Amino acid sequence: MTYLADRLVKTFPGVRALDGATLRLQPGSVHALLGENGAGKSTLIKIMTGVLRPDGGRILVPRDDAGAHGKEPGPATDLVKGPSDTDAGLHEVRFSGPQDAQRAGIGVVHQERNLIPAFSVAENIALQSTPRRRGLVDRAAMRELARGCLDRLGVRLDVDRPVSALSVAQMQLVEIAKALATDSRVLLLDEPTASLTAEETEHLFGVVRRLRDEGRAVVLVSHKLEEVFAVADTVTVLRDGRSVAEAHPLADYTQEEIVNLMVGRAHAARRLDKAPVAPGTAPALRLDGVATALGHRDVSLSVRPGEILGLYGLVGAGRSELARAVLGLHPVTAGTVQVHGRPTRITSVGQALHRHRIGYVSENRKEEGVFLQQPLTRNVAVTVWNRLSRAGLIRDRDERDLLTTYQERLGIRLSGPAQLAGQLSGGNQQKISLAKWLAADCDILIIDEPTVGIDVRTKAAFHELIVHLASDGLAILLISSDLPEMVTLADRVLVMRDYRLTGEVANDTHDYDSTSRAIGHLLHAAAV
Ligand SMILES: Nc1ncnc2c1ncn2[C@@H]1O[C@H](COP(=O)(O)OP(=O)(O)OP(=O)(O)O)[C@@H](O)[C@H]1O
Repeated sequence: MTYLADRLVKTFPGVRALDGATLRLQPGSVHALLGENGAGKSTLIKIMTGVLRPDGGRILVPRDDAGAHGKEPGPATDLVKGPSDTDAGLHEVRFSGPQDAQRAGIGVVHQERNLIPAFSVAENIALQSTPRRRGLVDRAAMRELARGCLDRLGVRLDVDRPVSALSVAQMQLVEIAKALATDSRVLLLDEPTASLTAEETEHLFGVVRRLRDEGRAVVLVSHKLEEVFAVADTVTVLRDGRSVAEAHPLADYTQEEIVNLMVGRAHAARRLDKAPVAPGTAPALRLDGVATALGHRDVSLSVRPGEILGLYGLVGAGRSELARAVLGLHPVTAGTVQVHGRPTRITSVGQALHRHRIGYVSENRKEEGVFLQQPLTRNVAVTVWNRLSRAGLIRDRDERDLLTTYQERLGIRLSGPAQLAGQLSGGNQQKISLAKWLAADCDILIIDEPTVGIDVRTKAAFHELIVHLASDGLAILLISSDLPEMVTLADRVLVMRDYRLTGEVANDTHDYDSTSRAIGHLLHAAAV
């Protein structure tokens, strides 16, 4: 019961996103779809789920599944012949929209949730398959259907709760249950663990294994290779829109070999050397006994020029909210914030940058970080307009030079400087947002979850950049849920739980085992 995306081609203006990519899925397996930012993963998924139509290539589904849906593409003689013997019994389909793909048994869980927040869990799960009686919604049957789907996943959840009251991890499980309600044989999970904690990730993978054992094909798109190796059976690697490994057993590869396949050449991780902060250096940013309307209590910390201070905690611990309170986006109700020794009350991100030289790379880049309808040049230059403008005018060439600098440093995949930011792949949009702040003339940089959705090679380049910036004298407050990232970069790590700091871990040796153990201890100790 193979599903096959066969030699797909898709071109956007100036970019060949897919150039003959093939994805072959077998039932009862977890399949990793890997590749650098811009390699074509999302485009492939969009074609398989009927959102985009390919310019070339074919989608083949098992004959049973093909009968009820999708448009038959041509005379019967075209249909059955597959590229190999094992594809006999497959049927080519052309999806004219997502519903066709759904009817062909292909379901997807996107990074951007597709749930209706005001609807209950049951209403969301049954959205595409609402049971009706005499034309009216049969609410009892709808609840039953939802409970059945959640049970099959081993998930306990009140089906009458509104989705808006759920955690991110629970919403994800509801989306998977929704895909089960339409009996998806193939389930595509696009970076499902990006905002999950380690425990939630483990639980999700338990669900994924269950789906596999039921005979479904689960596709996992992820940049977190440790996780991929923990759960996937087979792998397809895309590079520049082509498959360079095709439905291969993952066990045949090491992580390093997979990275080399993605990158196209040997990729060696470099050791990062950062200058230590001179003793006696005065803090650039200092908080004393800060409380906020959101619930922070007695938060004191300081970051010195040349230092990277890590702020670690589980999702929901209050780390991003603290950063936003410092920047005036939430009210500070007690305590003091000092910038270079002067008590300060910042009222906006703009004021933070222009008056206090504090840059803020938001976690929420889609909404806050990138102007999707603006060209890339404008996006990167937005923080430095004051510097670039001569008599109120900004020269295109200056903007272009700036973009070129960061395009090279971060390996941003773009078709030209005039391209709109909204046309980049997710990871490349992320890089644009980072570039904008790296270009800004800041003394203090607050960076929130910088590398979510960013591929391995860029992550390493980005880490190098952060270390350079700190070595050049920037004070950096780094918020990250990525523990290896924290251990690699931070000089010290503060642990936050329930809007309070629970302790500090020195990270002088950057030794993963000892630092992560100490951090885990603080997280746990605070829970008691
Ligand atoms: N609507 C669009 N218009 C123009 N170009 C596009 C569009 N969508 C994608 N592209 C381009 O196609 C290429 C592949 O993008 P795609 O989103 O499939 O990559 P990806 O592998 O999913 O990357 P990421 O890991 O960053 O999510 C990129 O170069 C991207 O800029």
